[in-house]
Amino acid sequence: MITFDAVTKRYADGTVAVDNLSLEAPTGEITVFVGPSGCGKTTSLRMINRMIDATEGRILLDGDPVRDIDPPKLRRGIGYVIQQAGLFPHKKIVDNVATVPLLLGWDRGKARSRAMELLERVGLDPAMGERYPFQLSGGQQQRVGVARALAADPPVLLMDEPFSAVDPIVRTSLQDELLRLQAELNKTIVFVTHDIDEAIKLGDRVAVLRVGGRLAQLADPKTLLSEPADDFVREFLGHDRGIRRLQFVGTDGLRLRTDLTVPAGFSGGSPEPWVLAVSDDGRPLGWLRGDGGGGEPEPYGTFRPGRDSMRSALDAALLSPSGCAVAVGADGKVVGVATREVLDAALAEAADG
Ligand SMILES: Nc1ncnc2c1ncn2[C@@H]1O[C@H](COP(=O)(O)OP(=O)(O)OP(=O)(O)O)[C@@H](O)[C@H]1O
Repeated sequence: MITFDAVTKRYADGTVAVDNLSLEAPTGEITVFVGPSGCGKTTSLRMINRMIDATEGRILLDGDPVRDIDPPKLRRGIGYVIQQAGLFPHKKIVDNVATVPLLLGWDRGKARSRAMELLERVGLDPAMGERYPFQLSGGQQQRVGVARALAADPPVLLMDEPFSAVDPIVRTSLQDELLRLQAELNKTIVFVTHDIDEAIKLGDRVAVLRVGGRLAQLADPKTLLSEPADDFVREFLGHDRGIRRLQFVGTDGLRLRTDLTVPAGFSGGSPEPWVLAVSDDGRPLGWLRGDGGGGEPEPYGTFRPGRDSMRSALDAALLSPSGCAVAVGADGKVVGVATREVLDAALAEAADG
């Protein structure tokens, strides 16, 4: 666990970058520092591994003040990932990843095989180990940055805007990869971002900082979205806070109708305004008018009940003219339909809760 105990950082010119910050980043969890530019996120992060020393207060690592730990020793137990990866340009990828193990005195063979294993773990072809950083895309370089930080298996990872410099699609896959890795590795991660969506996706706990380095709120993402502490947090969360909150509302309790499906050749005769055409093997084909009018099946959206959130279910409903969301199983086959009425009732309940 990392503890900030009344930590203040005042730079030489008098700038107060962090002001009386107290919080805990629990072991095995991802704690995200988020806030507008200049609110002291990077300063806070760098005080953990003593790249910057606090002016007042204490930072404790599992109860020990970091101030009492020799910086090189401290940093051996702390992986550090920065924006644009910060790889050594003249070193091959494998040697970049093996940097810390080699510093720790591992023999070269062991350090290299650990590096290869890690490249695979972060989703890269180990053959890339023989390339130089400039021969990799930005997203691949970021993966190498994560592999390098994990090389000596440190219990703590500090990540400073690690995915900010890549395009949104690569960024999403890097975030997914981090969550997958974290499920296996259970590191204590402190992650800095200015992107509230990234904070909500990745954080077990999210610390929202305001300029001047003051903690505005520390909460799990769901609480943050439903109970922002003040106007600053509310504004920072943005206008679609209500919609985003739905990603924490489950769909397992949704009542599904199973009487709205029809075979592919359906030609009318249902009292329902819309029915769902389903293939012989149970897959959705599209919505048809119940009276048989209209022609080709209309678009549909699907969700997996129990696994996907209400946000996905609502998205699925909005994609189709029927206003209903098609529930499918892991095999893609239709298990039922969540009608607009059912979704409305669930939304009303979510709004109350
Ligand atoms: N070496 C320094 N000397 C003086 N002031 C500094 C120094 N480093 C940072 N600051 C100031 O401290 C404040 C916090 O900076 P910091 O980099 O921690 O913020 P940040 O939240 O990480 O910002 P960003 O999202 O823009 O990277 C800012 O006002 C910054 O200008």
